[in-house]
Amino acid sequence: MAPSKLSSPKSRGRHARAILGPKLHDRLPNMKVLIVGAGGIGCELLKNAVLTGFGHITLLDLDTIDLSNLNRQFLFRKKDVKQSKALVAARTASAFNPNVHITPIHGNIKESQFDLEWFRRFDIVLNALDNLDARRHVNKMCMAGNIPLVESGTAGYLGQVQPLLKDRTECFDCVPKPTPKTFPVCTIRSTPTQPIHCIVWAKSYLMPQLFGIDEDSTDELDEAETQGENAQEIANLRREAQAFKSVRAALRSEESRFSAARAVFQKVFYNDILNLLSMEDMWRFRDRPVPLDFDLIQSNQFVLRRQAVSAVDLSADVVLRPANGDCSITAHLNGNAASNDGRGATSTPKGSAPKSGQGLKDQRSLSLQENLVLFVSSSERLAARLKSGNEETISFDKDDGDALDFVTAAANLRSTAYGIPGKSRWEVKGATDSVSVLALARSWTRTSLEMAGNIIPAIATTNAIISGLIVLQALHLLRAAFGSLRNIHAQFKPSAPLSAIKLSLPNPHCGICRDAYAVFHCDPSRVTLSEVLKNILNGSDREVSTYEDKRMLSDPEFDDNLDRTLESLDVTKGKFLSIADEDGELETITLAICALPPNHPVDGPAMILPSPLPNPAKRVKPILPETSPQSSTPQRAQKRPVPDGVDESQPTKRARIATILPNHSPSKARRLEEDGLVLLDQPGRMDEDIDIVVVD
Ligand SMILES: Nc1ncnc2c1ncn2[C@@H]1O[C@H](COP(=O)(O)OP(=O)(O)OP(=O)(O)O)[C@@H](O)[C@H]1O
Ligand SMILES: [Zn+2]
Repeated sequence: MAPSKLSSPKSRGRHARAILGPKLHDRLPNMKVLIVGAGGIGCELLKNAVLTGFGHITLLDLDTIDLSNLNRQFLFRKKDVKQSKALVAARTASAFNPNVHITPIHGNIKESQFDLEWFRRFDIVLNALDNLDARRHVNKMCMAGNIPLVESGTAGYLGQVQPLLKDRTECFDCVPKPTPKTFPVCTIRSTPTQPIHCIVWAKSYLMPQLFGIDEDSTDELDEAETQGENAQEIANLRREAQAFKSVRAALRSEESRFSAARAVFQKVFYNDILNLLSMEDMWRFRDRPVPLDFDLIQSNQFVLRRQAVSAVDLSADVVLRPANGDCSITAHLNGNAASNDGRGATSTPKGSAPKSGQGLKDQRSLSLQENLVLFVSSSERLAARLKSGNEETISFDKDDGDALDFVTAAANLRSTAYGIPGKSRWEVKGATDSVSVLALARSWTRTSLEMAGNIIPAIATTNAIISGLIVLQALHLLRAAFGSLRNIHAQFKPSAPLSAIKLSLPNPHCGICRDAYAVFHCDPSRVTLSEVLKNILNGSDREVSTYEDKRMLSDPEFDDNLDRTLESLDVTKGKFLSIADEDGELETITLAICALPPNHPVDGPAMILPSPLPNPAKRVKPILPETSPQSSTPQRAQKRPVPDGVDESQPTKRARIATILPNHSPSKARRLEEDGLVLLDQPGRMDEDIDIVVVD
């Protein structure tokens, strides 16, 4: 075909028109599509959506372009690094089709401005995200607003596309997702045994303590003291808080940042470990950690002995001081880190990465001395950024080289102290990312990822295949061809690279898509929780409990918050207020909080009730465990009409654990379950390790 014909507006859409049919094709210019995420999948997807001819595309991403994105996020060039992904992607893709209008937004989809009313402007939402939290949020918005959603994810050669539509298909939360990796707090804080424990410590504990928001715990500790909590423990916590305060201050002071880095080192790798060693009981059945000596490591003369020692004789027995410690770190800071000459301990007793000095820069394991150098230099770089005034706080971002260096070095130094193998910068980056990779993948992907224990590289071809399939499923949804909808898996199986599965019905016990949603326009600063309840329940006196996300605000025995305004309870625009039936007879009512309309009179009512009022359905009775030995087929919850394209033979399965246990009220069950706690059949002893750190 001659190029002139191709470029004419008519011929541009000719193929699409032939494939989609004139009816659907004519609707495309008016379609409003939201694409969330402009990363690996998002770039491919935007290109497809533009070429398909969706008339109005809003592209939203919170991130800026990183150098490491360029190998697959083809809408970006080197000159675009550090610029908004959404803006650059929109600019590049606009040139592909002049008939399409793209609105880029550089923001987080969870921001309050993107409330349910905002979502409702779109005919369809396409997710191209990389984390569970944002996926869940978009899913909830789409279920609340009855907006078709196509969910997607890739991990290496594996990928998945899942169309979701309220009441017709499962929602993203109908199937419980693998719980994020969690670790007992005390493992992270005091008794790590694996490299990941040290990485989590560096990323989720040390980095926020030093470079994050200064959380003043004085009031909390005062309060605990007046309530008679263990005085010794409180004194320790005060000392700990004070010690962090002074190293934070040192990092931000005019003094040499080198001495600040050294002070941090001294605190976390020496004093804190000495303190821990003084708790004899802790080490009865565990290997003791060894305090690290800055000067000896710096001069490459640190010797690590892991035999039992007491805190008192540590310096003599474990750490051998050189007679004459002539040591200068300047050379290392200039990038000339001395290679380990065999005298000093390396941080990687059995590390899987190539030995120090070998392999690609990011992939080789660092010697103990190199880790110290990296720790000092990355602390200095981060401190300099704070001091420059451009950033008030710095949180971990795997694409932030300074932060990744800091976490790598701090994790490896800690690993050394605990006799744990160290990890390369590359492995640390993968470990900090792995949870979101795991979270995006469904169970089949997850198992293989976990077994391999590897970093999964993003593969551009998988993203391209998945993005094409997203558009196909989106078109099925838009023309209401529900019978054609499929849940599609891309897999590394040359004989069957794609598998298409009919969709499942919504899980009758889903805590998200079974709720009765309504938009609730109000002024949160003028409406109290009890007023909301009275009006929404229309005077009914049924017992309810209320929540914002996982936070319980009230229940029949806890009414302290009822007279507080929604604003004071932080239930504001963009958030959801859930009203759960305490008897478990009715589904939960969930109100999407939206602002009053702009033309609402200033002295007008503080809320506009949804009309009609939300009318929650009766709850489907939970499936009780099989009792009759004769019956081998699982009991079905309830016969429901089967929409087109939905495979009823799929097991109705996955009743949420909490809801099938008889001894807990629904609110309690839901509360605990949503907190990630599984209810026990028998009251069991709560372990001291019940607190968890969630890696996100
Ligand atoms: N809450 C959110 N709001 C808006 N965009 C988000 C949100 N969470 C994640 N994203 C975006 O989703 C995109 C996911 O893309 P992708 O998985 O390719 O990640 P990436 O950071 O570009 O690449 P990689 O993680 O492989 O280095 C990212 O651009 C990320 O910024
Ligand atoms: Zn659901």
